[in-house]
Amino acid sequence: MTTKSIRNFYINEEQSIYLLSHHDAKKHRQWLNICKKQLGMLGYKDVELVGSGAFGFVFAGVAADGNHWVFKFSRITLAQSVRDRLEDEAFMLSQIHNPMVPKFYGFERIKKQGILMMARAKGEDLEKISLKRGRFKAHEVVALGLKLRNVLVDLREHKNGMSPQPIVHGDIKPSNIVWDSLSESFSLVDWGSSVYAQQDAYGQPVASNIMDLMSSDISQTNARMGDVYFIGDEQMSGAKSSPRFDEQGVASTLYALASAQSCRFGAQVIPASSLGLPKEFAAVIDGMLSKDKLTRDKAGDYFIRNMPTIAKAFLPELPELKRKANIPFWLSDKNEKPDTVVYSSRKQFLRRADQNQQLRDVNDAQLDRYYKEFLFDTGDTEKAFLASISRLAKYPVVGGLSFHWKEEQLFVESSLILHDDRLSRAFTDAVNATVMLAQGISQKGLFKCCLFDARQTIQLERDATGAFIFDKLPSLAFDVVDLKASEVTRPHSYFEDGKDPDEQLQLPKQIIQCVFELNQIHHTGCIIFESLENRLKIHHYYRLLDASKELQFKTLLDRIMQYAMSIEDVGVAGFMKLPYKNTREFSLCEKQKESYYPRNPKDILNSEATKSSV
Ligand SMILES: Nc1ncnc2c1ncn2[C@@H]1O[C@H](COP(=O)(O)OP(=O)(O)OP(=O)(O)O)[C@@H](O)[C@H]1O
Repeated sequence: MTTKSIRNFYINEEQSIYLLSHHDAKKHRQWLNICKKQLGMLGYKDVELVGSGAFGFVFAGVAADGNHWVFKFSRITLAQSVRDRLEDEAFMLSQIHNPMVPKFYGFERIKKQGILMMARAKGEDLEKISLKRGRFKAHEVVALGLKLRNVLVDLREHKNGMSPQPIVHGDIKPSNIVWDSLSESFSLVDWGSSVYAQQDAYGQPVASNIMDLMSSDISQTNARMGDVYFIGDEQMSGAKSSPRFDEQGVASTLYALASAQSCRFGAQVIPASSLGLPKEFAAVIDGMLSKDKLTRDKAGDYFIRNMPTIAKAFLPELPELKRKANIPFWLSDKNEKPDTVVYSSRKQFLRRADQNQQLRDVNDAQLDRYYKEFLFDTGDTEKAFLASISRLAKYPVVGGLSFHWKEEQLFVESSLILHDDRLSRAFTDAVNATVMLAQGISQKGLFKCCLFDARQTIQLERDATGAFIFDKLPSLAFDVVDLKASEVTRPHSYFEDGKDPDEQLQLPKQIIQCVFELNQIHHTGCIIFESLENRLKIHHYYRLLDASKELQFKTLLDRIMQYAMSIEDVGVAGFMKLPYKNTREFSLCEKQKESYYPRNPKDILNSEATKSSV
């Protein structure tokens, strides 16, 4: 590779591309195309973007000899010290020779841009698979448990010559495991948090040679932060690196896949013992996710020692009970899938859940910036609940949700439209996990979120005087579904919830008046005005439920757009309308009840066979 040929490999911060300004979106697309083109010019065929994470973008291509390569680029927007980690990642990857780890091919640094080259792991990562399939079945989780246990053993037994030199991956989670369903094998990718362990599993120092002991400051941790949604308490609190870190990543991964969540934090409310897993296996996972270190370590030892036996159990696939979503959702047959983004009242929610009162004196701008850090101080169940809302937004879905915790009850109002019926089962699991987690929150309060299609977001730039630039005023789109009058019950009002303290934007009075008039027409939807110094974004989705009012509805939406042109203030304001008839009531539930894989699966299979032969 020559310096010149890959000079332009610069990729900016990720968001939904549809929410970037026109200029930034264009630049982002250009960069992606340049990357693809340059890799093409270097002789790689079928170049495609295969993944992106917090630290980089990952492309794949086929070399002239037919081998599949992967190119990982660090994000240029990150601090240099963070970007330098790609070189450390390259070093660690080059040290590992294991069939379950992609082969290292090389590292290049072109100006500030590092590029790590390695073999492409076959298949798809387990987070993507989990989003498509929903809860993994008992035999799948157990089989994966054994494979991951074997990787942990390999990493612990790594040697430098004759000396033990255990390796910590440091970021084991579903999206870092690429699974090939044909060969039922996987690869562990993303070695960016990997280090040589300083301690063994029992806290004894590891020093592969005397030089290590002399050169490194052994009182300091060399550990790296992994994904805060999956790492265990020791790694989070900056303890010395140990193989225990990866035990925690494995337990979190198995738990997340079994429960259709994207983090480990739900385990108090939805324990592994409630997920239909074999009893012994569930107890090990719950033990490994315990808050008590001794219990965790004991369960970890048990996992390493007994997983080969546990995995020998006969776990045939059982006939599935038809899953029902705890809150309803509708399927849309529209071809175009939304690029879903969620907007929620999470700041206020976090403030309430802030048990240590550390957020009290923090203003909103800081809260945004340090959002991740603040999450550390929030209760586990609240974290899991927020993560489950983000998981919903990974589906092509639009709609809104409102959770209201009252004395002994949880009330959920919803309007959700899923745009891909193949994802119904998985989405049902995700929705049910969200409801169960909400049932586990005892604090009184309200949480609202809207899920909208970023593709429909209207963006208008301001000129130097602050006036909006456009040739023709864009209009707010809406769907029309005619519901029978008998199905229309008391409409939910936009204003019932009062003013949201996180929404600072003062809207022109006329907009409020239009929204008030809209409220008289039967519909669901949301509209969020996000006013920045140089542009205005209007996120929205609307579903008119009374076709006879189409003209009136459209006129009101057009008027909203006209009045929006007089917005001068900066901030966010929004309204959401949900159909009142869908309010569901749930009792609070601290911990879901036990449910295990049956001891005698054959009995169930036989009784099913008898039923079907009758
Ligand atoms: N060698 C590989 N073969 C196939 N796919 C890969 C490979 N490396 C990475 N990927 C894909 O790219 C995605 C992002 O890669 P990676 O996790 O290394 O990036 P990252 O920026 O460090 O992510 P994170 O934010 O999760 O730490 C992975 O989830 C996986 O889907």
